[in-house]
Amino acid sequence: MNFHTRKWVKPEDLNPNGTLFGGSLLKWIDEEAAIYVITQLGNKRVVTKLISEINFVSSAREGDVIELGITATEFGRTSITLRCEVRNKITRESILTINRMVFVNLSAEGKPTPHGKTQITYMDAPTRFAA
Ligand SMILES: CC(=O)SCCNC(=O)CCNC(=O)[C@H](O)C(C)(C)COP(=O)(O)OP(=O)(O)OC[C@H]1O[C@@H](n2cnc3c(N)ncnc32)[C@H](O)[C@@H]1OP(=O)(O)O
Repeated sequence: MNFHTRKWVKPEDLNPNGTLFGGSLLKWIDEEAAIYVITQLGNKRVVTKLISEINFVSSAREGDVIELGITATEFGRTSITLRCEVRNKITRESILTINRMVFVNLSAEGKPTPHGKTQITYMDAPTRFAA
């Protein structure tokens, strides 16, 4: 799994107990996962269909640097399934895991449409996007 995106936990990201608010973290993950899917499928019209059990393993605190890791685990006909882990960049302590995030590839009309991909594309070459 590649950990590309890093976030610096700031005061506005905290819950009233002074630790990273789960909702802020989930927003970052959903966006990061959507961007991952957009680049894998070469289509900007993708939606989150399902997020499986979310395991908040440990807390992050103000000033922590965290990193988000995402990898594709399954390519369906119109869907793609990802696995996600968030960890502390410095200590490598796990902060969150999600076993399954399912995204669906949509047509210009907003209907599920085959994406034709069967394996992870490594981003050496520029992605060709659907019109
Ligand atoms: C990034 C964002 O913020 S997106 C915003 C939040 N997300 C949304 O608004 C999406 C709202 N949901 C929808 O519009 C619809 O449910 C759609 C278009 C995603 C899917 O509609 P459906 O009628 O379920 O489509 P359909 O039955 O053809 O299934 C499409 C794919 O999703 C998969 N799927 C459907 N339901 C589920 C489910 N509960 N769990 C896992 N996969 C599912 C199907 O297996 C299929 O994948 P495949 O073609 O690879 O086999």
